[in-house]
Amino acid sequence: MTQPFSVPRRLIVAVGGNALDPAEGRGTPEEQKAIAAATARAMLPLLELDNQLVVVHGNGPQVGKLLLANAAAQDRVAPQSLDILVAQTQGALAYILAQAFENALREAGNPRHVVGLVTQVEVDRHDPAFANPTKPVGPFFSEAQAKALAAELGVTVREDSGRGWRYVVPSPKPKHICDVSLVEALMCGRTVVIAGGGGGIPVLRDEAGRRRGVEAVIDKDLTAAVMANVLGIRDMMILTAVPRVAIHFGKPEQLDLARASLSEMKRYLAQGHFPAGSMGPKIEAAIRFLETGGRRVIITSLETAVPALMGETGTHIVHDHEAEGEDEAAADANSRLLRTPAALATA
Ligand SMILES: Nc1ncnc2c1ncn2[C@@H]1O[C@H](COP(=O)(O)OP(=O)(O)O)[C@@H](O)[C@H]1O
Ligand SMILES: NC(=O)OP(=O)(O)O
Repeated sequence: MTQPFSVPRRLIVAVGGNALDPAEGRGTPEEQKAIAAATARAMLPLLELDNQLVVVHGNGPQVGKLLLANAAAQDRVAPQSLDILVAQTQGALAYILAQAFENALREAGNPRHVVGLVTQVEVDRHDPAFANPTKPVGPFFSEAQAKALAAELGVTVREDSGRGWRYVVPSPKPKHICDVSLVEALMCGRTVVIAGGGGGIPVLRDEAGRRRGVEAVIDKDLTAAVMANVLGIRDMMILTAVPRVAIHFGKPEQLDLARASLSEMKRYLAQGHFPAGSMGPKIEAAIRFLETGGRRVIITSLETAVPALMGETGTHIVHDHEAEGEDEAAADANSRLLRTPAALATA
């Protein structure tokens, strides 16, 4: 049987770096602040819930621009390592988002503290990702532009989900979120916590237990999944640029998924429906989250976050036993039917 939708007491929301970067324009301070304000407006109903909320944001476009700026200015200013650039985006985006969230909450007459944490995330030094860069960052280029930049700057470039060419950097899996107990403490005090931004600053531990930064960008959806499991958060939302995950994405036979079981998603992933560097890590994060204690993952766009939480849209990924009781009408949801809470109540 389909369960009625309920607002979770604890929620983790992952927001894509692309959702924080203006599609048009160069990402001026004004543009970034305007998009953060729009993000805050879209998320306000979530922020206003009397719940415990953690927000993990991406940084792909922003950290890639910093890489480009570093390369362009290297004769005049010492280029910084990628771990430091990730830390810079973490601080900058947490500042912009926290301010936008606080302003939106205050305007709504519901002030609430918002804090951004500098979060280090441990990765495995032997992670094969170090030898195979897959994480797209920075602006989109034409193939010719990208290849010229690759030759000039010695970076790796790759086509990204039919949207253009981008830099790619290593993206090792998150193993351990440092100081996660601070997230717990702040969250319990009803502070909205922005943590693990940009997937966290990637660090290794040496034999003596000392941490040191490493050049990579961790996928923030995977970081959110690990963080949620450690914190006992059972509901995760992944907000990106599309209202639903699809199979045969971008092809005439594209089919948007309204509800899918864990097994179905694993099968679709194995069949290659979700590219590495875009939808792939989101589905991997959803699988990891559900297999290690999570209950439900909703993948949708920023604009549809609240209707998706109410079950009206989004792709809802649940355990097989939850999906099993669904009748054919529910399965039919995957062929365009939008299921409203009223429809669910009678399902
Ligand atoms: N199977 C799929 N279903 C939906 N979107 C997909 C799929 N495969 C690739 N995409 C693309 O992946 C994008 C999400 O990845 P990305 O932009 O990297 O995420 P983020 O919002 O975290 O920055 C979507 O906006 C869409 O363009
Ligand atoms: N770090 C990260 O996953 O960023 P995006 O969400 O921008 O890809």
